[in-house]
Amino acid sequence: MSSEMEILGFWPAQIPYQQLLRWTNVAVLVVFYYACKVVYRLYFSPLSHIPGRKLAATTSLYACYYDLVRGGQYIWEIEKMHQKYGPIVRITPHEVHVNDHAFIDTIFSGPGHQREKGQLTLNGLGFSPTAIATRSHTLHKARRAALAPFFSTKNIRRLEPMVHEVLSQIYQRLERAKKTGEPVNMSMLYRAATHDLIADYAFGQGSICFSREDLNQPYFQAHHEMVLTWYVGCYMPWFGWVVRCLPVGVVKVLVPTVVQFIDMIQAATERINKIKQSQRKGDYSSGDRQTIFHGLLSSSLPDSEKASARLAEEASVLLSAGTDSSASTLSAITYHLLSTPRILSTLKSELETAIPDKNARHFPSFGKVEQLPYLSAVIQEGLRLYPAVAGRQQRVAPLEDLVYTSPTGVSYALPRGTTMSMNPILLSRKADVYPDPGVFRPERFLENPRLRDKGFTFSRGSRMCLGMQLAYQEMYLILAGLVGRFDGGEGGEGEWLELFGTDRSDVEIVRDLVTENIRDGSVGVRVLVKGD
Ligand code: HEM
Repeated sequence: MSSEMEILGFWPAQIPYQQLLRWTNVAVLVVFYYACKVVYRLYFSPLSHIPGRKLAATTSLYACYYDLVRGGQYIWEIEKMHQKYGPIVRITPHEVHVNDHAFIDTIFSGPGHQREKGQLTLNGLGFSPTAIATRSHTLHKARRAALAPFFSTKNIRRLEPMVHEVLSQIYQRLERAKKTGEPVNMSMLYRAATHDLIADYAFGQGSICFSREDLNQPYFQAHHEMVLTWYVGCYMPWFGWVVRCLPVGVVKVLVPTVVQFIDMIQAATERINKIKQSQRKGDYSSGDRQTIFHGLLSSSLPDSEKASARLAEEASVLLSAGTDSSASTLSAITYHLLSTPRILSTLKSELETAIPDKNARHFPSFGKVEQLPYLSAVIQEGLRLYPAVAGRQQRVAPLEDLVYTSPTGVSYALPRGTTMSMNPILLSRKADVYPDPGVFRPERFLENPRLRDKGFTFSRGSRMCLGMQLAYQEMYLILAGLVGRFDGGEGGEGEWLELFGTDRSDVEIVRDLVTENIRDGSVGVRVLVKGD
């Protein structure tokens, strides 16, 4: 072999090839390669001037340990780094984390600035052909533009009767529970309500969860278990790719929790194919209500973007993004209302003054309740302390070199291509912006109305939450309805809700795992319905 190599001129004759291939030599080469990498990352990388822990700057395994092995704990390590090193820290060899409200709009900027998502997030989203998982700025813009009209303020306002419908379903479940004296899981009710709303809006499917006795609990359980594997996809992107390549039958056996999603994607594909068929026949009034997918199919998107498989994945994003998000913030706010009589009674008085007719308070109008200052402050405080999407949000500016200047006047260059991130939880805990940050105190938004502009819960810029208006409408109407409907109290008239087996640990964010951020083992916020 070596002589052949020599003849071919691949290898100098004086070094025996077999000797070089000895494992010790290979090991030395590997160690040398990694040593060079470490030296480069620490001293020569364009990010070497950013403060932070040396180990985090040396290897992504540091982040992986906290994220994957310790289950979404890197957020607290990042918090410690900020306490030690200041508002900008290097958290992996390629990623810089900034904890400063003043820099939000530079990283998460809008029109005129190209912004892509970071690799870790794209890995976690499994490279699906959906707007949320699109790296390219231009393709994301086209995909988002096709969805955006359905989430405009004007179109979301039209959904008010649908929100009232789910509200009446919530009342029915609560009334039934009152008769039996059983506790009600409000977190489940909120999930069912938000899921039915977005599923009906997207597909015209009516009530999926409320029509079932178990409120579709197995689907939510499967969703919960899927989200728990988020960091597996982030740090081992090949895993998702392998799963995608396997036949559906095999996946169902290997990963049983995925069955619910495969079935959901298949049902969505069938539904989209049906809409396509009726549109091909020129039947635009087949009795079906016009839904998001009717609109997408008759939009100006190219045909490749209208493939049923792609649209079915877009549907699954809408269903996931539109369900656990608003539902978890609603649960947390419900806990604080029921555990803090002062806040609940202030809200009740505000509602009674604004809507004197008791029956009208059961199904309030959005136009009326969105104007209420105290209700708005309660919702803002809920969004601040319990940002439903708790993951650190990453952006890359592919064409712009940015500069971050700290409050003490030190400037840090962030060359194009750097992954930059911020986390809504860490921003919302900054005591200089929100004194006593851990306390649920809606009044802070009344004392300082400009505080609302600091919010980062829905992200910002060209990739911010598309469903924000829908989320607000759900939260305003459901909270106002419940407080208006269950307005009684001990020693008085009417009915009221009382916490059952629930404490703050059932709403507290203890990890950064996208939407699954509450302690393991919590079943959510439960209540008893009391009164005459
Ligand atoms: C309290 C409720 C909600 C919160 C806190 C929230 C938060 C967020 C955040 C932070 C993002 C950006 C993610 C990123 O940059 O990686 C996002 C994106 C998104 N959200 Fe929401 N969301 C909420 C409710 C909803 C609802 C009700 C919908 C309705 C379907 C929705 C649909 C979406 C979509 C489609 C995107 C992707 C936008 C894009 O990539 O252009 N969200 N959301």
